Amino acid sequence: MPAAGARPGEAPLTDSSVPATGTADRDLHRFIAGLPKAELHVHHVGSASPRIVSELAARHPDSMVPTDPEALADYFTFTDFAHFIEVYLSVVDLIRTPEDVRLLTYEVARDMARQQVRYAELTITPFSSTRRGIDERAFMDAVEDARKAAEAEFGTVLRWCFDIPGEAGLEAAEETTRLATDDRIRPEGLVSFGLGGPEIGVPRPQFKPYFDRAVAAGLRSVPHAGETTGPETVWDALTDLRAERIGHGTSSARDPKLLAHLAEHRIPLEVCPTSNIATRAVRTLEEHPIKEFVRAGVLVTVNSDDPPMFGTDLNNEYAVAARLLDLDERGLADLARNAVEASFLDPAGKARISAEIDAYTAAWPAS
Ligand SMILES: Nc1ncnc2c1ncn2[C@@H]1O[C@H](CCC(=O)c2cccc(C(=O)O)c2)[C@@H](O)[C@H]1O
Ligand SMILES: [Zn+2]
Repeated sequence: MPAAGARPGEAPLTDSSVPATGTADRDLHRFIAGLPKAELHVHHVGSASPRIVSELAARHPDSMVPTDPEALADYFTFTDFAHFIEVYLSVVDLIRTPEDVRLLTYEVARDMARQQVRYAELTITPFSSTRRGIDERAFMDAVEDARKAAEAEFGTVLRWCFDIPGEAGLEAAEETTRLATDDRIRPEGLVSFGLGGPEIGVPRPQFKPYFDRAVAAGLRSVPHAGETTGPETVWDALTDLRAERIGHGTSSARDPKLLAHLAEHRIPLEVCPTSNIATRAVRTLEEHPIKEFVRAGVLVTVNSDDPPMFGTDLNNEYAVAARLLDLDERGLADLARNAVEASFLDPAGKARISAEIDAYTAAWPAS
């Protein structure tokens, strides 16, 4: 039976690998569901729920994406990372008009608000839309319009990370950098600059000039690194791309010097446990290195990446982290505070969400 809050065809809101039968488990899940949270690593298109995907697929019937939410579960089962990107791009192909962009963004915010996500840095790949013919100004207006509506109506504050789809090459890097740094085009909500897609065969150092320009324009650097390649990619992200946080960073666990560096310089990792299993970057949750990161003193944040594609959501990722790190309510509240600390919110915004977390935790168990 779907957990409370899940709609037909949508991912359950509980960690299906943990039998939530005991009172303690149920209480922990209830605590997570109400905990005010921030999310730092979640993709725009990758957040399209089955309901949104089927609505878009019905609008564009020539697409190969199933319209039936039930069939999507099979469609979203991946053999490896390359297969994941292939399926991801078929969903990207459904976003064809500014109205599609606005619908997606607004509905993603609604799903976040349901999980008590107060703040999210959403990774958007504008190149994918502009190269498909969506007018760049209409694209920016659509995301900004959705951002303002989401804040006013749901109370969820959204900020953007524009990422380069690495596999699409330097043309994509140039276009993404232009859109992110041109004052006449860049949207008000933009705070950071990223790099996604496959890492194998896509060396990070080639993107240095683009990250230099983005940083010079005041954007924060948050590339994916060490998701599907070794710790040397994380070092490249730190030295060449001036990374202030690392997307995934999973393979950092293989390099004790790197772990010590991340801990000493307070460079947070955006850990996405279920994603790593779904893309086969890590074999099993039990083998996930999140515990080693914490043991090494690294600032760990927990995130959902592409939640409906991976049959998860942020609440579920907190439940997974609670199991892997043996966390109680206090530990989970600390995890939520980590995300606030590692975010690019201003000090007042950080203080506001931290105070909410404190108040919620102090009042627990709610009557
Ligand atoms: N776990 C992940 N790890 C890494 N990235 C992830 C993850 N999840 C989602 N992404 C997204 O996938 C995009 C990749 C898209 C891409 O490579 C591409 C290549 C060629 C053409 C086009 C196009 O649009 O025409 C796009 C990335 O930019 C990133 O935002
Ligand atoms: Zn990602």
